[in-house]
Amino acid sequence: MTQDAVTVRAPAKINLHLGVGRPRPDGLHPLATVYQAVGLYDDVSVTDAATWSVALAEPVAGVPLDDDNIAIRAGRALAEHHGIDRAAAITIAKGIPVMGGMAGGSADAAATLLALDRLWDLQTPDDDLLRIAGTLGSDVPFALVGGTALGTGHGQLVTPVDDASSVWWVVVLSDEGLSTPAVYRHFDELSPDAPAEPPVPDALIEALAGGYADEIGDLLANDLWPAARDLRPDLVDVEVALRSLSPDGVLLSGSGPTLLMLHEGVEEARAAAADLTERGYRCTLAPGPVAGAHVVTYA
Ligand SMILES: C[C@@](CO)(OP(=O)(O)O)[C@H](O)COP(=O)(O)OP(=O)(O)OC[C@H]1O[C@@H](n2ccc(N)nc2=O)[C@H](O)[C@@H]1O
Ligand SMILES: Nc1ncnc2c1ncn2[C@@H]1O[C@H](COP(=O)(O)OP(=O)(O)O)[C@@H](O)[C@H]1O
Repeated sequence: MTQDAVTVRAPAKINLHLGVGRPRPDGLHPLATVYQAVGLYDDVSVTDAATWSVALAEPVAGVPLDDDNIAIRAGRALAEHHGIDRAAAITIAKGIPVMGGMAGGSADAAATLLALDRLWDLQTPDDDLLRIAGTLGSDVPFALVGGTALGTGHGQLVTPVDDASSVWWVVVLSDEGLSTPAVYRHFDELSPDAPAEPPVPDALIEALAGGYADEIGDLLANDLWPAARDLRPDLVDVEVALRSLSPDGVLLSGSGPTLLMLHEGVEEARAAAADLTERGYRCTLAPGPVAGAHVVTYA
């Protein structure tokens, strides 16, 4: 069935575990990460057009509005894969913080792939979509899959894991972003002895299968945290504030600077967010795990 417009919603991600190895010859770092999709979303709408364009539903600083936008790169990659000469007008409603370590750009790329596949009735096999996603960015395949998943390779190889937990994250936002390449570069300076292949976090994967929020909280880990802390010493105060409320379950989101705190129930998460807001921190709540990119409207 052909459509005039398709809107796809894609979630933010966090890394419950982010194990990082020493850089490979291509410069990328081998990862053993456990991704979780959480309930902050970007909505991407596409319609047919003579030329590629991208616009924001509402202005947001830091998002390129030209060919550098990863959504346009995704659209072009899909068209090229199918050998078709078509273009689209893309509109993005951003709900995911920009440069926050929550993979907002990756969510937009995944959403664009799915939206254009449906708009143009391309019926791209999932394996092909995942492969194209992996050429756009390390986190893009996970944004298609969602839920909770193990990420290996440079993060692009995604295997769903059994997750019986259902938790709420207090998400502490930062007014300034942090550059992912800069954090990886500083990680290299701090960790010359990083392993060639970081180990898979078996204990965390077991805790997820059992749905044990307390155990999951104890097992959260992020190898990029020391590098992010060095580049952004202001994050230490935020971490101290979070740990004063709950010593476990505090985590840096990806390469940062967003910080996270795990709660089993929404009421305790709300109370913690209210406390932090009173102390001047900017917070929101997000449930996890949630679904990957999915169509929300056809028109
Ligand atoms: C750190 C993580 C953790 O999930 O997420 P964010 O904090 O960015 O959301 C990811 O590894 C980021 O993935 P993503 O943002 O898709 O990165 P890419 O576009 O593939 O790469 C951007 C840059 O990050 C560095 N990079 C990325 C992935 C990787 N395994 N090793 C790297 O060294 C490289 O400098 C690369 O040029
Ligand atoms: N659609 C997009 N949304 C957000 N950022 C984008 C987009 N396209 C390209 N970018 C660029 O990607 C970089 C990373 O942004 P983002 O994905 O929000 O952060 P992170 O890598 O920390 O998760 C930024 O420098 C931004 O300018």
